[in-house]
Amino acid sequence: MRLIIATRGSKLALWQSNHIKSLLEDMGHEVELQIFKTKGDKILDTPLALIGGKGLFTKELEDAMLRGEAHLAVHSLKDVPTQLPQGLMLGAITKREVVNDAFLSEKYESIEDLPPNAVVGTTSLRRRMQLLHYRPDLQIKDLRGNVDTRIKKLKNGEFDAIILAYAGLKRLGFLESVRFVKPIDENLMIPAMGQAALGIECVPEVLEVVETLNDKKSQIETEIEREFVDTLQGGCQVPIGVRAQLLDNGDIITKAVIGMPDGSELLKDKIIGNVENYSDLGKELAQSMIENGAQEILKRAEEIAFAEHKR
Ligand SMILES: NCc1[nH]cc(CCC(=O)O)c1CC(=O)O
Repeated sequence: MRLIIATRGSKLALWQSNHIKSLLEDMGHEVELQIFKTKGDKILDTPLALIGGKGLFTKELEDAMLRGEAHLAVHSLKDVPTQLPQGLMLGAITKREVVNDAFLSEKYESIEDLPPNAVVGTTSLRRRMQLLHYRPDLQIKDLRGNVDTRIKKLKNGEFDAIILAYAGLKRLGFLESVRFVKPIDENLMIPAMGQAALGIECVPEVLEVVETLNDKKSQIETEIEREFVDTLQGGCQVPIGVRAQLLDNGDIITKAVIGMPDGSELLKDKIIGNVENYSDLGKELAQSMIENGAQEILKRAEEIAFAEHKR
């Protein structure tokens, strides 16, 4: 089959699209990339949480597929909103290895080694919240841009440390280029829904081809994570962390966190289920947290983020 992949132009997006391109070529297909700019690529000076709207990194690619200009798009699953436009589907979720966030520094070995008032770069409310909860003495400074830009800023000495997804660093071969790179314990920093997985969105005509790239374990875990976030009505730009882990014995442990971006309040919960019957785990965990005030906390978190930005 002749297939067109709609892709963003960032290094990470191109790596991911080329990775899927070569897997499809190995299966005998002819594959071409088409580059599109998304809103998230154009607005570089505003924290994503404040640009608003879902699908900042996906909409233009989806529009291209709906216009018939492309058959599929390879996304970082965590950037894909929980609800897809009509006519498109997630045909495959790829295997994830290290799901954790990573600590990166040229000077310090770990979060524990950071001195008081050390400057840490991240714009993610989820990362800021969990880091400040653990180390209220740290200073968090905004850091946006592509993965390569963010590493350049760390190397320029603007930050004592930064936080990025381990998976993205590994794909781009950056694990060796920074002096200290360390996965952060998931109990300290719960990742974002879908982190480390690629989500391949496609038109129905190519579903049969795309499906062959699906990893069942990754699909089950991320379905739970996405249902959790969907039930709470949050995108990837809100202070929500969730991680489902399917163990070899079939048990599934799902842990989640929501809270205030300044780390002053954190609500954590978990649910244990089994792969034989996992379809409602995400919803059940969300409902349990809603009973404990989750939505009220998320609403306050959003108000504070906007007020801070206006100042
Ligand atoms: N929001 C940007 C984004 N989307 C996916 C990844 C990393 C790779 C992944 O989680 O699959 C990143 C960068 C980061 O958070 O460090």
